[in-house]
Parts: sequence; C-alpha cells; structure tokens
Amino acid sequence: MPTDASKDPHSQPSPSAAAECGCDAVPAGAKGLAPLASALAALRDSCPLMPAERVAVSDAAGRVLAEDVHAELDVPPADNSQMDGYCARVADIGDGAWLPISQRIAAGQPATPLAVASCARLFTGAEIPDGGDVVVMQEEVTLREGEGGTTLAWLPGPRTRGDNIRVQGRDVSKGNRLLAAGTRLDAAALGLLCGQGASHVLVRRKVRVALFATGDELIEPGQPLKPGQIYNSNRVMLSQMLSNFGAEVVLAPLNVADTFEATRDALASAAQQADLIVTCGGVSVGEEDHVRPAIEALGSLDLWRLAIKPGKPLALGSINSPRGDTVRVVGLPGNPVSSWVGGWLFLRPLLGEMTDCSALRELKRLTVRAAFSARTAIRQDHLRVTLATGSDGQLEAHAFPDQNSAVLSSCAGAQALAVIPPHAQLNHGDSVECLWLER
Ligand SMILES: Nc1nc2c(c(=O)[nH]1)N[C@H]1C(S)=C(S)[C@@H](COP(=O)(O)OP(=O)(O)OC[C@H]3O[C@@H](n4cnc5c(N)ncnc54)[C@H](O)[C@@H]3O)O[C@H]1N2
Ligand code: MOO
Repeated sequence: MPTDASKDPHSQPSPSAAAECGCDAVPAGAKGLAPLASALAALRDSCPLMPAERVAVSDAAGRVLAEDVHAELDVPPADNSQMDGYCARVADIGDGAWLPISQRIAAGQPATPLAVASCARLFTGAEIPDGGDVVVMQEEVTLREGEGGTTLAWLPGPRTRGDNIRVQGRDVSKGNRLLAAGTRLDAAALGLLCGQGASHVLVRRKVRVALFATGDELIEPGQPLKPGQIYNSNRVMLSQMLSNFGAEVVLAPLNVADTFEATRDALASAAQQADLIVTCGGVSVGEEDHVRPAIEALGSLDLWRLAIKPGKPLALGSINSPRGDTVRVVGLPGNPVSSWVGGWLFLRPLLGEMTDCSALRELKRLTVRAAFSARTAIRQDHLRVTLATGSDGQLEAHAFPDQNSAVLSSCAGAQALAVIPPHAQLNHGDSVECLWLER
C-alpha cells in the first residue's frame, strides 16, 4: 500500500511522480487546493437533468433510458427446440425406441399435437409440439424406412424430460423489468427491446455541449505549421470523448483568441445553445489565461485549483444563460494529458449525472499490483497504466514511463488511471487502486 512519503526523509521523487510543471513547489499553491472528491461533489451539485424524449430504437445506441421498461411478452414466446433433431415423449423413448416420424416442423411453422408413440422431425427454433417433452439431436438418431413409405427414427434412451428444449419465457418473462431507467443502451439492450417488438423508446435527451479551445498558438490539422504554432490536438480529442460519453457537441469553433473579450463572447454565445460548456486551455495563472475572469464576468467561478495531477488549474463555474437558467462550465487545462484525464475524471461523471446514467457516473475501481514505483507530494496523481497478467496470474498495472502532462502518448492505449494519493510512496509490487477507463 502507498505509505506517507512526507514522513520518510530518505524517499526521493520517482521520475513518474516528479512535479514536471513545478506547481508543487509554488508555496501559495500548497494551500487551498480542493481534493478530487470536493470537486466531484461541486460538479454534481444542482446538476440539470436532461428531459426525456422518444426515439426510434434503431437510433438509440448509447442513449440512456429515462424509464424502466417492463416485458410485455415472454421470450421465447413458446417452448422451442435448441437443436436440429427429433422431438418425442421421454416415456415413448424408454431405453431406446424406433418411432415413426409423424410431422415435420421448421422454425416459423405452427406445430400440431404430437401423435402418441411417434416423433416429430424439427429444427433449431421450431416450436415444440404439444405432448413432446424432449429433443434428441439428429447426430444421435438413426433412420430407416418403415412400412407403407413411412420413416422410422431410432431415438436412443433413456432421456431426461426437457433436454434440448428452451422453455417459454426462459430469457424474458412477461411483466418482469427488462431494463432499468438509467441504463445506457448497448447492442444487447437494443436487442432486448427489439425482442419485445418495441420500435421506440423513452431516453434522456443528449447533453448539448459547446466545446472550444483557447490559445493563439493553436492551428488546425491540415494547415502548414508556422514557427511558434502547434496543432490543436485537444479539440477533436475532447469532441470524440464527449461523443463516446453520450453527449452531442453542438458548437465547436475552431479556436478562440487569447483575449478576455473573445473568451467572454465565446462563453456567452455557447450559453445560448448548450446545456454544458467545456473549454480547454487558458485556466492557469498567466496573463494570457482568460477563461476564469470570463466565467466570473458572466456568472460565478465555483471551484478552481484542485489537488490532483494532472489537472490542477481545472476550473468549474456556471454562467447565466439567456433562457434564465445557468449553464455549467468545465474549464479543462490546456496540457493535452490534463484535458484527457479531466475528460475521464469530470466530463464522464458530469454527463452521467445530467442523464441519470449509472454506468457513466462513476469509473469502476480495481485493485491490482503495481509494476512501477511512484511518489506524490501535495496532489493526488493519476498515472496512465496498461493492465497485464503477471507470471503468477495476478493482474498488474504498468505505468507509461513518461507521465508528464504534455505527453499524450501516455494516454493512447491506457486502460486505467492508477490513483496515487497525496504524500504517498508506492513501491513496485504494492497494491494500487486503479480507475478503469471503460470505453
Ligand atoms: N506559474 C504557473 N504556471 C503554470 C501553472 C501554475 O500553477 N503556475 N500550472 C501549470 C499547469 S499544472 C497546467 S495543467 C497548465 C495549464 O495551463 P492552461 O490551462 O492555462 O493551458 P495553456 O497555457 O493554454 O496550455 C498549456 C499547454 O498546453 C498546450 N495546449 C493548449 N491547448 C492545446 C490544444 N488545444 N491542443 C494541443 N495543445 C494545447 C499549450 O500550447 C501549452 O503548452 O499551466 C501550467 N502553468
Ligand atoms: O499538472 Mo498540470 O496539473 O500539468 O495538468
């Protein structure tokens, strides 16, 4: 387990946990940094819930159910065969019997009651005829010609009642809850709805997000790179993350100039059409960082500067919208890793809250063995790790070697964030709690 590094005079910062941006050394920053839990509580506080809307099931992938759905039908609707074979009565088979084939039932055809001391030729999915109580796979059956052009089947016995029969309602029982409100509809859930014959479903409206990046150094991919410029990696990256988390990006201007006026105007225009505003960059302490003052000019800054790494200068606020309500603003730091980690730690749970989605609200936690060492100072660190099974079968977390908040390579392919609490020394082989980055 991580130990308290502040009490160990000999412990040195590990490369992965070094304070790359130097923030830990800023004395003023040591105080007043909000822990992650307070930031998440502030984020969830009086969050608007998206209204419900009815959409076609075929368009509902990734949407969040706004009500419980109860089954109106049994699935399967009648007992049916789970093999290609022959249906008979266990009593007629006994220790094995030659039985005449009295009917042939393909999937989709109605069955007639099974004649006494006979069997029915049937196929996977075909309805079980009344009276039949077992299906024998065709591989076990021998056929021969009987008298008068009939065919006889040898069904070996003894058999057990119900073998190879899928009983009515085995999958879904009429009246039972099929899916709970708050479920994010994946392929299987859509299949369940279709199995009920549902064509439409009541879901939460997607959260409309306005997203913009600030920074005069940014240009869009495809343009020639001039001295001093860098490509805008975060806009498309965050837009993709937001879509994956179920949101609809409604406004994403290519870039916003690094001025107070441009930032304020971009926020004000975003508030006209969005349920949530996400900005990237311009939240630190430099005089080119205008997001915080712009939020304060249009509403209130609820939280700024967190005891987390990466992501210390993350800003949470609300601005007044022309509709008379307020729109939440999440100001992510511009460092690409800080933005990406902020997407997982804040945007995902916030979207979960706004759509009442249980799966998005919390990242799942797993405790594994650390295949690295790390040391933290005043901030809780979130190291990008991949998970692999060690030689003894235990799950291990492997940290990307360079955990600097500008090294986006640490995020590509990362499967979890290893959480290293403040003032801790984690040694190779210790248990470490990870947040699973479920895609
Ligand atoms: N004196 C201090 N300086 C800094 C502190 C501090 O406490 N005191 N905090 C540092 C930390 S921690 C972070 S994180 C960054 C965050 O700063 P900003 O949110 O203001 O971000 P920018 O300055 O705009 O950009 C930071 C970095 O990231 C690059 N960037 C920005 N946007 C993008 C984008 N869309 N695509 C790709 N790269 C982007 C930008 O060029 C900078 O290199 O502040 C530290 N400074
Ligand atoms: O460490 Mo900053 O907090 O680079 O994101």
